[in-house]
Amino acid sequence: MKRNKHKIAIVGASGFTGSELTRLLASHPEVEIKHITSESHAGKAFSELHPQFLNIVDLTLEKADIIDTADLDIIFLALPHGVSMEFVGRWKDKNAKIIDLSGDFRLRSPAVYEAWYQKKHSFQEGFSNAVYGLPELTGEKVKSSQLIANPGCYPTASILSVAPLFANKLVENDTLIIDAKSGLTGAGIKASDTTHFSNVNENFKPYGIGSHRHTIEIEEQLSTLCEEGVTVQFTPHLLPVDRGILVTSYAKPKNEIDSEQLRKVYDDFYQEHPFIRIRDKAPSLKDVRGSHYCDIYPFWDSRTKRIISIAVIDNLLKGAASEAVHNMNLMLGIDQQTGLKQIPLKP
Ligand SMILES: NC(=O)C1=CN([C@@H]2O[C@H](COP(=O)(O)OP(=O)(O)OC[C@H]3O[C@@H](n4cnc5c(N)ncnc54)[C@H](OP(=O)(O)O)[C@@H]3O)[C@@H](O)[C@H]2O)C=CC1
Ligand SMILES: CC(=O)N[C@@H](CCC(=O)OP(=O)(O)O)C(=O)O
Repeated sequence: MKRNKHKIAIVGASGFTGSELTRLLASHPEVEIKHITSESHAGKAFSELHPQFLNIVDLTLEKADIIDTADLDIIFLALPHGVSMEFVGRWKDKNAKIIDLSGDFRLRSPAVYEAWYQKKHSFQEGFSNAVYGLPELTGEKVKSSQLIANPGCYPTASILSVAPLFANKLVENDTLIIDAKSGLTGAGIKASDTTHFSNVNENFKPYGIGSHRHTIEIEEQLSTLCEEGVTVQFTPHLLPVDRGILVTSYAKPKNEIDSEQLRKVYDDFYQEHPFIRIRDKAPSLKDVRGSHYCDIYPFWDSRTKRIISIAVIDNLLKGAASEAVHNMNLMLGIDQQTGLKQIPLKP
């Protein structure tokens, strides 16, 4: 007997993560895309806006507030922070589960959100049932959740790079430094001075020094893991590439460790997690580009007595769209790898 597919909508499908979601979900065997939305391109065929989808996804883009949510199982919100919260509030009594790709429900409380995002939160009740959806750490909670706060791209790579160390309470909690680099698609589809070709091409720069909102997201998740307060020095940089994030994390262990012990800590922690690959050498962006993998290389520097951990992800996939699909698979109770077996695209 033919099984009914789960019905989904992608709100914000014209943007970078929304179109990656559409690409993944169009060939996902268990779902059917019922609605895709855009405010500024409503009425156009999706394939007119993104010609790579011609004859594959020709659905018409609709305005978000007119879509019929009654028969939907899952709604993905690929919207800017500050906008997502409005839709979560509006659809709170609907049957559909929501996976929000923005930062609106990732933090512990509205007060923390307002301090770091410098923005009032208009749907504060949402915090009580939102689950931070990083499957390798919170997968069990994700399964029964109604509202997923999909992690930020930098936090995904950063947290995964050191989670085994914090979960095993191996490092001093105030010694973590994360040096992170992202490709330009992390900044969204709208052009700006920062993303202007001549400001990015053959250039490289840090930003958000000491104040980037992902700092608190990383601190909160690592604090939960080790059950103590964690502070992190987090510095993001803009790389002149389309996609990819590479983070280099440094921390001082409480007790001396050796390379073999360190490797075993990572292998054991990620043993059951097929999308984490522990590497013998430093990974590069193209080792994971176009895929849901996160590659991690842990290194013990016996001279400086520091642990260095290098992690790479595709910001639009493991850092956003494929992470959202992974969360959806867990929420639907289907094999977590469904629709996520893309092999990295290299060169
Ligand atoms: N890019 C990345 O690597 C990552 C992004 N994220 C987060 O995911 C979310 C989406 O990011 P991204 O795809 O890069 O963003 P984009 O800027 O590329 O796309 C934003 C989308 O939101 C829609 N939109 C904007 N304002 C409104 C509104 N008021 N009402 C309804 N729709 C609106 C836009 O539609 P329209 O066609 O009308 O302009 C567009 O489809 C953001 O919260 C971002 O922080 C998370 C992890 C990684
Ligand atoms: C390169 C770049 O600009 N990256 C974005 C982060 C993208 C992301 O994950 O943002 P959210 O947490 O808001 O979802 C930034 O630094 O603001």
